[in-house]
Amino acid sequence: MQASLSNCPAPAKLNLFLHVTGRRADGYHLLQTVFQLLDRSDTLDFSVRDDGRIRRTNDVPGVPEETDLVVRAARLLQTAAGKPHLGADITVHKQLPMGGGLGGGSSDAATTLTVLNHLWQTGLNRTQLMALGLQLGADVPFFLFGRNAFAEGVGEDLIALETANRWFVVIEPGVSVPTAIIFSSEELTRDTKVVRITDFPEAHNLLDSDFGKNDLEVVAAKQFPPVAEAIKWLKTYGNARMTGSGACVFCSFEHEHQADEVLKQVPSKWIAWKAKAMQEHPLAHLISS
Ligand SMILES: C[C@](O)(CO)[C@H](O)COP(=O)(O)OP(=O)(O)OC[C@H]1O[C@@H](n2ccc(N)nc2=O)[C@H](O)[C@@H]1O
Ligand SMILES: Nc1ncnc2c1ncn2[C@@H]1O[C@H](COP(=O)(O)OP(=O)(O)OP(=O)(O)O)[C@@H](O)[C@H]1O
Repeated sequence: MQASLSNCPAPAKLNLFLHVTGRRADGYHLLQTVFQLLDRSDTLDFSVRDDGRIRRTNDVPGVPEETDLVVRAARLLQTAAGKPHLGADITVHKQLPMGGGLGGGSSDAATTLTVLNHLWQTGLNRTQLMALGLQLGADVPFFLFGRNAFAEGVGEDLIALETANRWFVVIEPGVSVPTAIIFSSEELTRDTKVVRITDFPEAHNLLDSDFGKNDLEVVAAKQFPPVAEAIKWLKTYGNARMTGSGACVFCSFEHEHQADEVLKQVPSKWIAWKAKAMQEHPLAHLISS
């Protein structure tokens, strides 16, 4: 058995649009969204243990070990796969901001399920891992799906989409937005008209069109003024939007040098970076269909 795997990527996602179309009886919201993978990632190291213990070996500020989605993902897999004697030491190198709408924690969890499923030789397939992932968070199934996608339900009904190979400028406005606070706002509209995949421009043209919006944006921008400020600033360069429940905002460009030009202008109070669209999750090959 292979005992360890290092530098495993957990990429960020963007929501190119995000419509809230209803609410389920359990309070979770029905969404329609297009998920886009980015080539900017957290990275994780895994080392198999034979005593059944699951440990995070480093400190992650603001995330106690027992609540880390990485540790919870490993425990869930250990139980679901019936491998109580197998454990892991996991190191999490965070690069993605927390509460950023980039799905960092969800992506870390998906990478953990993928890599430990491989190292422990549990033999669960993609569908089984996605069902486990959904227990950890609404964004986790997408990262296990492995391709850019149109998503419905709470994010678990996925249809693969080929998106444009764009460059993105992403601004971190310096606040952490708790997802639950935005979804529970009285001001959130929950009745955006349901669309069919054939109703919106072909995915590679989506970013050049006015189609879609992020219904969570107006709520997050009102409650977190730095989000509103970053959107306003980035809108001078193109069709800027917020991703997920915020806080990060993004704008797309056809050429890398255009992204570089915008980055040079970003006020120093914000962290900003560029990333390229990815079509496939870098670990997709580790999971069998
Ligand atoms: C905003 C998105 O990032 C868009 O991709 C996701 O919908 C959020 O996914 P996530 O961070 O994995 O969220 P979860 O950890 O599952 O949910 C956090 C909280 O947000 C609310 N929530 C989340 C997803 C959803 N479809 N409806 C909700 O109402 C619930 O109160 C939930 O307790
Ligand atoms: N490994 C992890 N990395 C980041 N956050 C984690 C992790 N494990 C648990 N969390 C908790 O989850 C919260 C949300 O983190 P995350 O970075 O996933 O937010 P997000 O990017 O807004 O996600 P989303 O787009 O899915 O709403 C954090 O504030 C933290 O308390």
